Amino acid sequence: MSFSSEQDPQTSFLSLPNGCLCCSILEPGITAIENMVAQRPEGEKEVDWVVVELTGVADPAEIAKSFWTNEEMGGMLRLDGVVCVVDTKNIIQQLEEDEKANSGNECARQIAASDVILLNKTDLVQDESAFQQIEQRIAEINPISLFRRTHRSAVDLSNIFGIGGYSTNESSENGTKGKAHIPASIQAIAEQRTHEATTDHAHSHQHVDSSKKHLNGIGSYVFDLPVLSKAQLDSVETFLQALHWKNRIEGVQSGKANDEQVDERSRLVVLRSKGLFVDTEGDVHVLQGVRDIYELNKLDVKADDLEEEHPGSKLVVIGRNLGSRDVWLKGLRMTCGLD
Ligand SMILES: Nc1nc2c(ncn2[C@@H]2O[C@H](COP(=O)(O)OP(=O)(O)OP(=O)(O)O)[C@@H](O)[C@H]2O)c(=O)[nH]1
Repeated sequence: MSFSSEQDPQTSFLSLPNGCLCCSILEPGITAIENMVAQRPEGEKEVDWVVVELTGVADPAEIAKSFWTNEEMGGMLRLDGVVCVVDTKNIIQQLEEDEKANSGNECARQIAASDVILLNKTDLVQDESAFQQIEQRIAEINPISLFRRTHRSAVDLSNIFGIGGYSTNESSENGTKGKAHIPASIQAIAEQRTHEATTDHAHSHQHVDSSKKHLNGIGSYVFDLPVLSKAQLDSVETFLQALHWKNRIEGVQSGKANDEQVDERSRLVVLRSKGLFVDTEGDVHVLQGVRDIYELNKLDVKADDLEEEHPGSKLVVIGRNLGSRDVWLKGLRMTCGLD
């Protein structure tokens, strides 16, 4: 059944038998979406979730940022996360074509901004090794999103709702094993394997030299940091401020990222950041960042509550023109006094 909004007759709603209410809007801005919720037909129930389907060329990071900012200003909607449906069979070719065309890299940007990635059309990729190759390529762009393989996008709704992709303050909730409830998206940061450790006290890990891929395109780095003193944690915050607010790598003069002469297209851009920092008191601080905004908050849980056995600190950065990993390592070491 379809309805027109009383306030705005241009806005029409379609009520589906499964309880969903659909509405098409031209600009998926936060105000338009809040208006849409407010204008829903009389008698419609409270709204549990709003799902916004963006066009194929939209930049979800920008839109996620506007939602997140609005939430901080007391908006009525809370940003849960970004879900990306990938045509698994064609994704590698699409990424390569985008790179060759030197286009806006929409495909990579959408993967970069996602908290959950549905690898759809599994029926068209039968070979497990092909799957793994595709997953690895996607993980090079975004190592922290949760992957789900799907056929016709069928997925348990708990995998796409309540994912806490932007959560930094999940309160503890004792489960049966006495462990606190930590959203999967935060746990995923703890479980990240680095490509290379920032300290000599390293971990066994898969070494992926992705520095070449990062020179021009969109890519990511995962950094392992040790348990941090309060002073080092403050320094990490200084590093994060420079990174998000000025697109600079603190602690180093050199490197493409810090070169003011570099043209706009080649400059460092942070698309998404996540982190988990454990301090010497056993407290856990979670970082969520998108573009030029970030939030760093202490969780209500202690490091021992994380499923990972020896949780150190982790920083994950996804962006464009990240440049050399060595420059990042040097900057982090200098800023945090890790040498
Ligand atoms: N083989 C196969 N085909 C699928 C699967 N899921 C979707 N399709 C087909 O893929 C085509 C595109 O599906 P859509 O759901 O319209 O994809 P979309 O990207 O949302 O399309 P637009 O919104 O129009 O951009 C349709 O012909 C679907 O039937 C799948 O798991 N396997």
